[in-house]
Amino acid sequence: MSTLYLQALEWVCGGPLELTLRGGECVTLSGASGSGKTTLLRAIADLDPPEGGEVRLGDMARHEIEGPAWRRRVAFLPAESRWWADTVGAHLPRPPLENRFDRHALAELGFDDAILESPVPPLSTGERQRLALFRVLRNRPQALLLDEPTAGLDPVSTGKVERLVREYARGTGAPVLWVTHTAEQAERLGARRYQLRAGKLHTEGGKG
Ligand SMILES: Nc1ncnc2c1ncn2[C@@H]1O[C@H](COP(=O)(O)OP(=O)(O)OP(=O)(O)O)[C@@H](O)[C@H]1O
Repeated sequence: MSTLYLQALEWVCGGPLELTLRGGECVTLSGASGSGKTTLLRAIADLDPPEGGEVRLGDMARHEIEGPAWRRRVAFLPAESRWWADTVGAHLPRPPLENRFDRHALAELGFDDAILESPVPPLSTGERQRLALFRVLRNRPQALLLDEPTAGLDPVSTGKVERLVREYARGTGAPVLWVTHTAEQAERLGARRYQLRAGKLHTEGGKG
């Protein structure tokens, strides 16, 4: 169980921000297009270094370890996933599905084992999106930064993604920062809600 701390964090779109995400909790982030949600997640993941302040995971500060090692712990799922190898399975770092959670996660996301042999190009956007989440969860990150992970998914697939992420967060104690545009989704996730406006976080209704 790890707590994620944003401390006086400044990034290209604003700040300084203070936010604490407790282990296992889900916090949603909304805001107008261009308000800085993606760039904030990228700053937390150290993909674009913050302009000031600090991010900590438990007692570890972001600057204390190399970027790739930080991102194995604090995983960023972009709105558009990247695929570079021929098949789905070729993107997975260890033998596919040796682990019970992995099998469960794949099934929860609506796939069977055969998907691992599938070439990537014919996959739909929604299939790639769900498989990108599977790839991220297989690395067992200690915190999750999800950039509109259900944008464009149908309600059934959206429900599957929400259930799996909630289960992962509760099971592992990973905090989740989830960019969404819908209050209903935040409600279903039982999340604390924030809106990003003019580079600052504003509490929204619900569990605020
Ligand atoms: N490296 C950068 N340097 C300066 N400005 C940037 C950089 N990267 C993105 N921006 C700008 O920051 C603004 C916010 O971008 P960001 O992608 O974070 O918005 P967003 O809130 O995620 O929007 P959307 O909801 O449309 O995805 C945009 O105007 C973008 O052009």
